[in-house]
Amino acid sequence: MTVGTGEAAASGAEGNGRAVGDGDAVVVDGLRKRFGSGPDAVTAVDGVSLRVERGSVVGLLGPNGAGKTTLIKCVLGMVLPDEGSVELLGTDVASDPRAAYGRVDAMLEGARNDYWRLTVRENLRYFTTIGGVDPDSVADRHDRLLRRLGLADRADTPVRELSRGMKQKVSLASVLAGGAEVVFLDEPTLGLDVESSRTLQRELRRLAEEEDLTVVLSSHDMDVIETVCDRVVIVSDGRVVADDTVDRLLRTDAVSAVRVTSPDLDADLVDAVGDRFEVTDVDPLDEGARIEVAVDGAGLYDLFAFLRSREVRLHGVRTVEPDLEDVFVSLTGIEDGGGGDGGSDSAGHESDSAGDEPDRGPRTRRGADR
Ligand SMILES: Nc1ncnc2c1ncn2[C@@H]1O[C@H](COP(=O)(O)OP(=O)(O)OP(=O)(O)O)[C@@H](O)[C@H]1O
Repeated sequence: MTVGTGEAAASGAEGNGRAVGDGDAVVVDGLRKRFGSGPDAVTAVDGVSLRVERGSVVGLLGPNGAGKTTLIKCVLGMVLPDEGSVELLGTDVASDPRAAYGRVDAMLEGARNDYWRLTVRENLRYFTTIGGVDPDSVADRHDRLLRRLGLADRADTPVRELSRGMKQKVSLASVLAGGAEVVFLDEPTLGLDVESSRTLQRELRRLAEEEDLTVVLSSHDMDVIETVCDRVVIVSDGRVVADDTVDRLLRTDAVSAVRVTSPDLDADLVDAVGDRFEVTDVDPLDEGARIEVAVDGAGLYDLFAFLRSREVRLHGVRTVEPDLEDVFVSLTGIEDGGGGDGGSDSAGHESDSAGDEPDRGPRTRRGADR
């Protein structure tokens, strides 16, 4: 098992408006990374500071190109930042990378974590060993992981014979196998079916709550983020535009909506409503329509006064609570959760099958690549 106490991180400092104690597993301060130079230069990470408490699950959310991957790679030392500092479990990565990364592991998007010729269990043992831990000493942990991730009956199957979703689960199990205290997971549920995704989310929550695992995960899947994360950091154009608990983010999104169903809502009336209020959705029915109108508290009275003045009969009225997607859109101005086409899903994983060399996180890295 990976062990270590880790010194208190930057005690006494303030970050993102909350008090900082010695419970921070990740402290990023003023991180900046620019690619290229001159007019074509891209500032991928533009002065990011954030803190991740030990034992918490933090989601990194942002549209395509927002800088999430570059940020994670800077934190992991795979990309050299131009400015800023990173502490992992109280150790500055620049001054003592070996100690800082010793208790950290990662699964990056598209990275091959596994030796496909080895069995599932052999992979877990292998990655535990290269993490400096005797695999026999954590055999129970491996059994538990295999059971909880639904891999127990495939434990002795070579990874190459597994389905894509199963391989993804093996990759995750490999990351979690050695007992790292902090893990970075880039799109961990991509390519998983609903049941496997839920299993994984449950396991991540359990590991955080019962074993104090710190998880930083990036995902375009708002449901995953909303379900599994304690905090959400939203990144846009290389900057942090929100950093708060899921609950508070949902509460602070000022705009909520009301959904009104009426047989009297014909096209003219819907236009008339739209002239005065922000109609966000129109669903024509056989008779009338169902419309969604973005209103705050006071606007609600105005809306109903208007509908009453037009003698609109109300067959249904429902308030629509904002979800994380709404918060995301209002902060970044980008629809569709920023997922785009989901470009690099774990199909990339599959196409790597020709080789058998894994591409791993900090533990197997041979230094920064840029
Ligand atoms: N090696 C590189 N050279 C030049 N530009 C890069 C490099 N890596 C990333 N960028 C640019 O930096 C910006 C941030 O990219 P990054 O991959 O970090 O975003 P992301 O939020 O992870 O996006 P996605 O959600 O699509 O994975 C983009 O404009 C990207 O084109």
